[in-house]
Amino acid sequence: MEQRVSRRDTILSGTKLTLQMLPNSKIQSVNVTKFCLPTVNGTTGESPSLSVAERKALAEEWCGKARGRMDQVVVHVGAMSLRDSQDLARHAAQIGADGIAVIAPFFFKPKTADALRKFLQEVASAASALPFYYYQIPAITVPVMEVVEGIEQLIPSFRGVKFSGMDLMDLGQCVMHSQPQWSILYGVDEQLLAALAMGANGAVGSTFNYLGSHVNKLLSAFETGDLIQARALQVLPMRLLLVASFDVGVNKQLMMEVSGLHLGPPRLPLMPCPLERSEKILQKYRSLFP
Ligand SMILES: CC(=O)N[C@@H]([C@@H](O)[C@H](O)[C@H](O)CO)[C@@H](O)CC(=O)C(=O)O
Repeated sequence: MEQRVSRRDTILSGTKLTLQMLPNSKIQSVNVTKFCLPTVNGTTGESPSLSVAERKALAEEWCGKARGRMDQVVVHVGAMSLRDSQDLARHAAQIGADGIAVIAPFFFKPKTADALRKFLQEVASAASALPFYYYQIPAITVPVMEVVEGIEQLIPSFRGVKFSGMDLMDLGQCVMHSQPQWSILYGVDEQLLAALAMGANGAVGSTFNYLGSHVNKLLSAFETGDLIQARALQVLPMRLLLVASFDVGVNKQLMMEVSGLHLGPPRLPLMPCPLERSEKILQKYRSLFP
């Protein structure tokens, strides 16, 4: 079954859209509360941008609004504190989320894969009935292979990885070790096509907040083996990102452009995109995606 989520649905709560293709279906789901997490040195993770109470309220809103309209809502429950993560995981289960995703704490970083696996296990056990996704950003955590090898023995609900590295060899190794019931979701939007060729079966990314429909076309072109079309579709986000790069202020500008809704500025310490820059980016966006 193929389910489309309208742009408006994606934008309403200002969260991130996750595109996920499972083996027999194309699924769009929403990765709740992730978009609210700020960018740290170019990577995104958990921070006090939203309080735990706000994250819960947002997750509730998404789970309620998505019912009957989207196939899945996966709630991101990563936090600096294990207790907060467990609390968010329990809450996600209570409100009927379809899965949880977790990024490793990145201030007191786990020093070894073993420590990280123990952390993930503790979070997963707070919502053991929910599919569990590990959110990997290589810049802030340990090598993905060391984390996922044999992980289903520790976390029976483990169902995949969101992999945000540019290294396709690492991705390939992750795919090699993945189980049939796992999803390997790629997170560098500008080279998604390469990741699909390496065996990724879905994606999570910031640009899907405003390029969701476009990227669905790319996924379809890849699925039907039309590489020429897929390449042509991949080039457009690449062109946009040459001027836009990742920035929550910029993302908000583009989401406002697509939705017509006023989404407000990002929270400190993040800053809004300066006017001149946002004008330039919007112009580029309009010319690439008329
Ligand atoms: C480092 C980073 O921000 N990566 C993004 C990408 O979507 C990225 O913004 C995009 O590929 C543009 O570079 C996502 O993988 C991660 C992300 O947006 C998130 O976790 O919120």
